[in-house]
This record gives sequence, C-alpha cells and structure tokens, in this order.
Amino acid sequence: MTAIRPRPLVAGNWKMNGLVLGVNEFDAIATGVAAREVGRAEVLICPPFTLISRFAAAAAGQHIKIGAQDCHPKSSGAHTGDVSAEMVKDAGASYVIVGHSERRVCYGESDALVRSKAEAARRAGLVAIICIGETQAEREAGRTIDVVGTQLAGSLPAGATGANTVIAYEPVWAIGTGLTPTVDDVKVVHDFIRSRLVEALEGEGHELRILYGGSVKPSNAAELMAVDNVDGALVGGASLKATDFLGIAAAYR
Ligand SMILES: O=C[C@H](O)COP(=O)(O)O
Repeated sequence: MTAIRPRPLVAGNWKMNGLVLGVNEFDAIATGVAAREVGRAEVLICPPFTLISRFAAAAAGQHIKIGAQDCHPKSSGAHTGDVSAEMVKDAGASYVIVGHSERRVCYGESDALVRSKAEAARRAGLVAIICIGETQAEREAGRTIDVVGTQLAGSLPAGATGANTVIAYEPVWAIGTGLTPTVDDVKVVHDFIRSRLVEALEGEGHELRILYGGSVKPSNAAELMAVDNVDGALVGGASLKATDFLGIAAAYR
C-alpha cells in the first residue's frame, strides 16, 4: 500500500538579504504562486524580520505564506535585539525557522535552546521548522546518523504534530556550496528521521513534513522530491531569484 504523502512545502530562506526597495522578487514569486505555476506545493518565504509585515500584507488573501528565520524562547522582556514568536505572529507570519546551522554555529545555539524556540513557536501559533544536519567533518567520520539523531531528539518538542512542526535536514557542507548528497544518501537520512519521528510521536510521526535543504536548484529539485520521505525543500540562495524558486516549487507536483 502506498502511503499518502503530506502536501509538500517549499520554503525560501532569504537569510540576511532584502531591502524594501528590492522586493520585486517577492512580488514575482507571489504572482507565480497565484497563477498556480507551482503545482501542489505550499510555498513559504522567510525574509528578514524587517520585511515580514510588508510581505504579510502583500500575501493577505493569497496562497503564499510568510515566515521568520528565528525567534526568542520568551514572549517578551529585557532581551535587547531579540524578537519573540508572538511578535513574529503579530507581524503576520505563520512559520518560523529555528536551529538553522548558521545560528547553531555563529551563536552556539544548543538543541535545548532550539527546542525552547520550537515550543515558543507553538505557544504563539506558529509552525516551527526545526533544522538539523551534520558538518563535513562529522560526515567524513561516519557520524551523520548519530549527529542527526541527537539533534532531532534534543530539538523536537513533546507534542509536536504535523500541524505545528516541520523538520528540515540540511547537511551543513551542502549549504551554499553547490554540493549535494546523493539521492541514496538523502534517502538514508530522511528514512532515519521518519523512523525516529514515528518512535517519538507514534502515528503522528508520519504527518510531519521532512524538508531537504542545501544547494537545491531547479535542476535537482525533481530528483530530490522523488526520494521517499522528502516532503519539500528549504531553499537559500535560489529563493532570492523568482524564476529559480518557482522552478524548484514547480518540481514538487
Ligand atoms: O536555509 C536554507 C539553507 O541554508 C540552504 O541554503 P542554500 O540553498 O543556499 O544552499
């Protein structure tokens, strides 16, 4: 019997890119989504905090969703420079990325902190996209499954469901490098993540979408989507160009 796969999610992470005067690419992506150029994929753009309100207003009544790239675990307080999940929600977003490797590496974010951010997202009514993935050194040492398993166990909140949590597997060495694992390697890790989700969450573990991220392009999106337990993509660089991002989303039919 073939399992019913969840609706794919194609998420664009703009990272620290995007100024108010340069948002034409967002308009072009939203237009492409409205024109149903993207098959059945749910499409999400996560701009910097400064553009969330603007993009959310433009997305109102459209099919495209807006997310943030991080949030603080607390809802408010003396945390200079931070933004809470409630503020992200208030700005009009419906998703938030937590535990991206660039935050784990640059800010020393631990699995426990990532889990508390995912819990904050749920409290605020946001869907958390929890990122996990091994470094090149860890892969070369044969530790990929260990590392991914540890990060998943430490970052996944109790009570996660398909409606409030998405997992993104992003090998750190594939991010922004043009390198990607083989589809066989992607399958091994995604199957492992699925098995751990089912162990932790029983039947609900089948409902969480597992995205692949790391040098996804229009030219490799279709072969990645065809892999078992790949339920979409988390796209960095290619999400900054509407034609590329729409091309990736169109592969997820
Ligand atoms: O969040 C997105 C990932 O870091 C992937 O980035 P990339 O598509 O530029 O490799």
